Amino acid sequence: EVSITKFPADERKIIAKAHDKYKKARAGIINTRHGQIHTPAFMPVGTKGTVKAMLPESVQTTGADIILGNTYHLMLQPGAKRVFKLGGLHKFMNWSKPLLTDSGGFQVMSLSKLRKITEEGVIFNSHIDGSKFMLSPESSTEIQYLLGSTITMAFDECTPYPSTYEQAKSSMELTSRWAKRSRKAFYSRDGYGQFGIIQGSIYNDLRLKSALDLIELDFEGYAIGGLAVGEGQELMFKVLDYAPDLLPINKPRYLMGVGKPADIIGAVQRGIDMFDCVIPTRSGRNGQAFTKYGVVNIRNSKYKEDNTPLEEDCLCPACKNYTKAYLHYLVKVKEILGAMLMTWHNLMYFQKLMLRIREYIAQGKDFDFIS
Ligand SMILES: CNc1nc2c(CCNC[C@]34C[C@H]5C[C@H](C[C@H](C5)C3)C4)c3nc(N)[nH]c(=O)c3cc2[nH]1
Ligand SMILES: [Zn+2]
Repeated sequence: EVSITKFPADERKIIAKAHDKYKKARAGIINTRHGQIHTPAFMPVGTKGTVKAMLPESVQTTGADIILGNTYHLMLQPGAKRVFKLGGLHKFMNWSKPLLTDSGGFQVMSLSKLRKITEEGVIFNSHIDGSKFMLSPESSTEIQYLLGSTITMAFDECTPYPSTYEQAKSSMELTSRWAKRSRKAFYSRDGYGQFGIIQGSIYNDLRLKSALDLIELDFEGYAIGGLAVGEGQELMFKVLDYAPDLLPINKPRYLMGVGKPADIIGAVQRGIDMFDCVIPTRSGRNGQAFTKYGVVNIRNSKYKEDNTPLEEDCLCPACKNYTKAYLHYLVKVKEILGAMLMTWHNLMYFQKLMLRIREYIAQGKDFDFIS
């Protein structure tokens, strides 16, 4: 029985020192029923059964091995049972590769106004028509099964930041009880997996307890939750200096909701394998393009007569066939093609970043400067 105590100060120093920049980075392959995932992997986000402004075949050309589906939206509309009857989310959205669905709790907290958290689960009113719903470890796991997710996330509570030690402790303990119920409700099949999500905010002994509770449930992979919730990069890295090491080294580690290129690089250096973030798609639609020269705000008037591509060596349609002047115009006049081309470029940029990170790790090279 491991007695949980706070890491003594000198041990914290040891953990900090032991975190040697590149030792923890790892490149690998996750084999699933719907194909392989090369890690470190970036997972584009598909909110309502589509990666916004992209055809699934276009998402595939960017190099993405896996995308995110969304339990919360799909359970409200068109409903998980209907998607199941129609052949599941893979068929519904014509995406045959791996799909990961979040468990919905994070979204309920950020989207629906009226909600109540009980031991049973979260009771909330649909933000669409106000009708009453309950998300629980059992219902979330069943919904993800009906959607046909390749990777199902345990139903957790994302502890807000900042939280006191007591708040973080009780929230983490609720997540541990919900993880147990999620694991019990999971219908395990070959090539499908369920990931536990550890919480504990910025408190290392709570992170350790959360990890121990979830390791007992023998999930196929583990996510680090409760980060990228406003704590800032420095505090996030401080948690990542030790949290990944609390998880089984031979299982995938997924940092939820992260992030910008620099966040991804720092997290890979600390042992993270999987990422999801709305930034490349959402900011693309808002006119921000990620390039090797930095972020280009294409709406800026300085691009209105710029006859050069976003990046001369990028193979995406936006860079191969169009100029910044044209993208500037399309985004200004809110033409749908503007959102499409900017999104396509950003997804390509993020996948190229992951490809280069994987190559550098495989060659044992440092990859600090990429971003
Ligand atoms: C941004 N920072 C952040 N995100 C987080 C998420 C959601 C991950 N993205 C999935 C998601 C969330 C929304 C937006 C899209 C589609 C769908 C609904 C699924 C991505 C999280 N999800 C869960 N279950 N638990 C967390 O602690 C957590 C922490 C996060 N910190
Ligand atoms: Zn491009």
